Amino acid sequence: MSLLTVEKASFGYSKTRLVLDGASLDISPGDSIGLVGESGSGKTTLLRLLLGLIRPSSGNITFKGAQLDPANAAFMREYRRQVQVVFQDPYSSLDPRQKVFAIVAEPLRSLRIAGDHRQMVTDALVSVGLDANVLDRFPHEFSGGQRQRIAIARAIVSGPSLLLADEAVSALDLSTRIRIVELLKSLSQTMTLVFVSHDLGVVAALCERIVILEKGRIVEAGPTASILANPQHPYTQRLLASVPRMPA
Ligand SMILES: Nc1ncnc2c1ncn2[C@@H]1O[C@H](COP(=O)(O)OP(=O)(O)OP(=O)(O)O)[C@@H](O)[C@H]1O
Repeated sequence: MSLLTVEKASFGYSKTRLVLDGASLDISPGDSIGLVGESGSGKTTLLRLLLGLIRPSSGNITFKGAQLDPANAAFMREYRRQVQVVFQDPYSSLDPRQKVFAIVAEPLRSLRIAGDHRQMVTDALVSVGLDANVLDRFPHEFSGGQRQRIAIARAIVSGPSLLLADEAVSALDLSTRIRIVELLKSLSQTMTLVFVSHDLGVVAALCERIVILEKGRIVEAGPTASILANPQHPYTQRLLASVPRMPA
């Protein structure tokens, strides 16, 4: 069964312009999907629909066969446990006044998840490559890459089945970016990943499937290898041509 299905979803911030126009997407357990498009193509808006932060003006979103219903508090609590997100900026996404333990434990508290929170937070930190002894430190004591690891630990502490990442490596320098991509790749072995990016190169390294968004429409989707080898849509061909080649 599909994990998350988007059927012909449309959305506009105003009545006169659709930002998403009939987008359909089928996410199966174990998928790693890269959602690619230029700035303004609607990637973040699609992600906000997936998070239940906005509702489609037409179309349908279902999670494990049940309709995504932001008004249903019990459904949304379980949904938030199962579907977590990592944002772009590791500097603004962590509360500077909170220590690492409080930051990473936040979903456990707000979703009222039972268990030994200290142990669960420690496990999450270790699985993103951080030492358990960072619990009592503040975000400003960490580098950008380490902060993004803390944000990823917070996203996985509730044991989600789906991890959404919105430009999660774009704000990092190149070598840190490579290490965080490697971390996300290893996490994608055990959870489903939707990775939103304008960077086709990063997506190619990380995702098995690519979905290309242009002006709110999905113009091409398929396995990464075949899209890269044989892009069908002119927009995909242009995106591919604009990926910088690594020097020999
Ligand atoms: N809150 C908002 N109110 C009005 N228009 C918005 C809002 N958020 C986004 N838009 C518009 O919707 C369109 C799609 O934006 P969106 O952020 O989804 O694109 P994106 O592909 O994620 O872009 P980027 O890569 O720059 O983040 C853009 O034209 C944007 O200006």
